[in-house]
Amino acid sequence: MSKKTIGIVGARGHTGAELIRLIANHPALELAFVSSRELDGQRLADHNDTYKGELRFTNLDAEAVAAQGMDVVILALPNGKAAPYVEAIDKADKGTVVVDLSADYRFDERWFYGLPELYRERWRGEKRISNPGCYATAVQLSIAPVKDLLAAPPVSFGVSGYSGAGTTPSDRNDPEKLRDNLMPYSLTGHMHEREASRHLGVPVEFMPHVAPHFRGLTVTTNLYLARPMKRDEVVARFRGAYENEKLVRVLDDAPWVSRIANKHHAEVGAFEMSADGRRVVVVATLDNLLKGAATQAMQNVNRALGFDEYTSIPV
Ligand SMILES: NC(=O)C1=CN([C@@H]2O[C@H](COP(=O)(O)OP(=O)(O)OC[C@H]3O[C@@H](n4cnc5c(N)ncnc54)[C@H](OP(=O)(O)O)[C@@H]3O)[C@@H](O)[C@H]2O)C=CC1
Ligand SMILES: CC(=O)N[C@@H](CCC(=O)OP(=O)(O)O)C(=O)O
Repeated sequence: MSKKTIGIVGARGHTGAELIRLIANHPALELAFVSSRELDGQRLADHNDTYKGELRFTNLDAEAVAAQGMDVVILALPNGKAAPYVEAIDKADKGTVVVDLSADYRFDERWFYGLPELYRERWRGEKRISNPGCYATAVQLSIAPVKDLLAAPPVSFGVSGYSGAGTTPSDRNDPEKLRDNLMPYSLTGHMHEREASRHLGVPVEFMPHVAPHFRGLTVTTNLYLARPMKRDEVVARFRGAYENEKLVRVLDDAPWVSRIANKHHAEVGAFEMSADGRRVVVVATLDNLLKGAATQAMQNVNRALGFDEYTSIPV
């Protein structure tokens, strides 16, 4: 069987590097281009420990990307940069599947929002797939199994490693400013608050922070319940929802972020109840670069091409 071709725009970045590792281990995908302005001309194998071939980074503009006629293009660019690439690929009309890792199309009705564990049944063969945000993935996985039981908007407290802030220098990825620190930001109206609220259909309140570790995030969510519940009943909801999911593990204890770095799945646990049974606290962890980005994109690519959803993903 001939391999499907795939190219990455924004391949120098944190999520690009993880995608390259996943694609390098994929039996049916050929990595055909990796685009970066800064690394133009350099050998990919010198920058990525998994990739073994001779491919070099190239600096492709939107028209050049579209002209490649790829089976799949992954956009791993900062927010606000995807549109010219999408327009050029639309115009070229070569049947290319586009998976966008940024937030640019997560509110666009024409795009499929690719959080497979919650929404895979909604996919109608769309070739435009927006990949969910990292926190938004953890928040939705923490709420979805009980969203019909809520008495009030869930409140989520998030703490991410600083790789979540990408490579463009800012306070949020400056190890000096983060040392011995926890940095709150966007405490109301964060993009992922709107994103999770929109796709879950429940208003969510979200308060993000960034911490000195590199990768992995924790989201702790407070849920008020419309009727008193027993812990076993709540846990059964989560176990039932995720029992067939290879990339979501339900734990009895609260998951630790130190255990999720470099892992492809998400963990959901704690389920600590208030004495009156009307409040439960759920804790979720995932690696923001994997289940929060590259692994989820790989699930979406596999599904769009008709492969097993978990091909090349260590489960
Ligand atoms: N980091 C994370 O945990 C997560 C990130 N995301 C999203 O994924 C996307 C990529 O994130 P991440 O990998 O962290 O980002 P990085 O900052 O690490 O990488 C961004 C990439 O885009 C390229 N780039 C930057 N500006 C431009 C531009 N104007 N035109 C063309 N290329 C450009 C950069 O390479 P060069 O400058 O060499 O061209 C680089 O390859 C973002 O939209 C982010 O929001 C989603 C979930 C989690
Ligand atoms: C620590 C940090 O800064 N994290 C990023 C989230 C990364 C992510 O998932 O981003 P997108 O929604 O932009 O794809 C942020 O809060 O904007």
